[in-house]
Amino acid sequence: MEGVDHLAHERNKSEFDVDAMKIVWAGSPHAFDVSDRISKLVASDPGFRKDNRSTLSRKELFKNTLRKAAYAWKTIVDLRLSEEEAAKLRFYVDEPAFTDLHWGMFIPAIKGQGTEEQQQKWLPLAYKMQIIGCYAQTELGHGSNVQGLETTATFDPQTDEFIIHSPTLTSSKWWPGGLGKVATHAIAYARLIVGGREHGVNGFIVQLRSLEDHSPLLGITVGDIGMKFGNGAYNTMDNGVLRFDHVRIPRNQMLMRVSQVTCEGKYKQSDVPRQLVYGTMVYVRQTIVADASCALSRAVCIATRYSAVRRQFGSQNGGPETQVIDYKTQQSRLFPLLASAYAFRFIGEWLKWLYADVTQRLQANDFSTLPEAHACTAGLKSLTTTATADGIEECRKLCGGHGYLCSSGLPELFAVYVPACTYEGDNTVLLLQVARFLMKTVSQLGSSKKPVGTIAYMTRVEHLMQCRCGVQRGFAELSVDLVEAAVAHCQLIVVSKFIEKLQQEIPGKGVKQQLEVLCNIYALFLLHKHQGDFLSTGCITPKHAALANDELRSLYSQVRPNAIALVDAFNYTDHYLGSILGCYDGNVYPKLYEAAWKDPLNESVVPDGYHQYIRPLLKQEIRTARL
Ligand SMILES: CCCCCCC/C=C/C(=O)SCCNC(=O)CCNC(=O)[C@H](O)C(C)(C)COP(=O)(O)OP(=O)(O)OC[C@H]1O[C@@H](n2cnc3c(N)ncnc32)[C@H](O)[C@@H]1OP(=O)(O)O
Ligand SMILES: Cc1cc2nc3c(=O)[nH]c(=O)nc-3n(C[C@H](O)[C@H](O)[C@H](O)COP(=O)(O)OP(=O)(O)OC[C@H]3O[C@@H](n4cnc5c(N)ncnc54)[C@H](O)[C@@H]3O)c2cc1C
Repeated sequence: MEGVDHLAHERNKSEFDVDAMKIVWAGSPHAFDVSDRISKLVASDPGFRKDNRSTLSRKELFKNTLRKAAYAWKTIVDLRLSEEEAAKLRFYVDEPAFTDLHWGMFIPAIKGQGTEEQQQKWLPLAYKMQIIGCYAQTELGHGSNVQGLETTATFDPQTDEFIIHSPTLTSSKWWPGGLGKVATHAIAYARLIVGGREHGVNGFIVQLRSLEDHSPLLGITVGDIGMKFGNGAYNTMDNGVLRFDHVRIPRNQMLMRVSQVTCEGKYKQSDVPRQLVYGTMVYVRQTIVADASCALSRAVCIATRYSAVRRQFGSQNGGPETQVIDYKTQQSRLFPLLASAYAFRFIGEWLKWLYADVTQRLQANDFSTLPEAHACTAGLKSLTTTATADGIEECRKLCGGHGYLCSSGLPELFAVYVPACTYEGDNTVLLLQVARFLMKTVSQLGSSKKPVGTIAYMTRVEHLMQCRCGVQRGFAELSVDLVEAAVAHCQLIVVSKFIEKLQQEIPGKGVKQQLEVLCNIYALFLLHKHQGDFLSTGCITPKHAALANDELRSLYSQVRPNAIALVDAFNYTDHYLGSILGCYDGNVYPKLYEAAWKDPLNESVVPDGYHQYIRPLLKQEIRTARL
């Protein structure tokens, strides 16, 4: 029945203060207030409905996304929302759109790689959305290998301009979000050529479309690259293709914080590492880690609530069947994901601090922590997105057949999320960067340069490396093992930061205790998953492994009565979850049944096509081949 909380009995089992946990999850009382207020604002506004997406064609879907993005912007302006509130509103609208790249990459690129003068010129236009930007780096022929990009930017001293050109088919820009149909400007990455000499890849602000009638400017060929994985999903986004035919831009539209070209045609490299040109990617990678905790927690919330609602087998004397959440197999698949959601939340908080710290140091030309920041953002982006994509799929399976319905919210969540393992850096390529960083650290062991920060533990491997440092096979030859070492390094960081979080003051009855249980589940689940490595290296004995398994089972029993409260602490509205299986009141079956009849296929009792195709079959009007 509507209005009845079918999960009340579960909520009454909670052993901790859920409202206090909501603050921990949000990050602060202020953050919780903003999140709670904006999520309810979006959920209550019919202009942001999203339950019809799976029935729209690509063009209808895209136009609906434009409508929502414009409506969101109007809401932000009318309500005079702050930047923080506006970002939260775009988050809860929950629809991949050109605005993600405008706010999430185009503006950060200008802030990170533009000079003060360039920021003063372009940021006001971007903040007021008088221009709409995208981040055009990847090409048809190159994405991972940025130094392999082919687009050229040739300086013309006669006219004090750069000529942006796509010399080959493979140099076509390919994938940039928002590029296909909407962006008026791009940060285009191209090989800088001055006086016949190449100076590597730099970013350039290029106008693509007229601000009068949106038509592509002279020399610009631009369009959408076509349908992507899944039906609705990322097809709300216009990932585009772009070719330049000798497009001229003023010299002051090269982003010049890292490198400069003077009007005399002199190239100057600031005394900053050239990799700062990659700074936007580092920034986005750290935001993707926080996004992972959101996506995983959403899937876990759905699967946990449904696992408490679903009953299957185990009826005693005609009594109710067993809740599937009480099966140890269900718990062993679900609770490590619940623990991971919390673990990724806290590592995301720490990574945000690390990024802010390295940014502040850069302003003082202190580049000492840049390598660690690159390794951490790359490695943790890889680790958390892989685990989250796999976790969303596992949550779908945890919901049985109904998990495969669009109305469960899980297929769409999976389809929208999985490209995170690829964009902003293919996950394997990024782990190889971490491996390179680790090997460089090892090569410096024994020198005066002592490892600090997230690699401080490596001093303990020094004796091992000294006896084996003579055996140097090629990085490429050992890359598979090195990638595994990179994953282990990142897992150690996640566990360490979870433990550090627990050393902070955490208010609320039972809250810290619950987080300690989740931290132990996260760590012991990893130990169980990789016990082969731990045993083969002598780090643990078989007895330790057995004890870990026993402790895991005990920890699952401790989480069980708190599971629903732990996902309630995410404070997601039913609108944001977009899932009948995950609805707050647990009233699943009536909602599933009601939703089925709303499918367009049920608009007629006899389906279109019956008379043309089915009736002739049934009436044997089609000459059947000799059976
Ligand atoms: C909120 C927004 C929503 C997001 C929606 C999704 C939108 C998606 C957007 C995109 O996908 S944008 C395009 C993303 N593309 C990539 O991520 C490309 C990945 N490739 C690279 O980053 C680089 O090509 C590479 C793999 C890092 C290799 O770069 P390069 O060949 O130039 O360097 P190396 O020779 O490997 O290393 C040299 C040296 O530089 C260090 N380094 C590399 N990158 C960085 C960095 N970002 N920051 C700092 N340092 C870096 C590297 O560690 C080496 O150092 P040493 O070992 O020499 O000390
Ligand atoms: C949904 C989506 C949105 C995107 N949005 C944008 C955007 O807004 N702007 C933008 O510029 N780009 C964007 N991209 C492009 C994205 O950044 C690239 O696809 C990504 O960086 C991966 O590069 P790639 O496609 O060249 O993969 P590849 O590098 O071709 O990967 C193919 C395989 O090769 C392997 N591989 C590659 N190099 C090595 C190596 N050295 N050693 C071992 N294995 C290797 C990879 O691990 C992978 O298994 C987007 C992509 C997607 C899917």
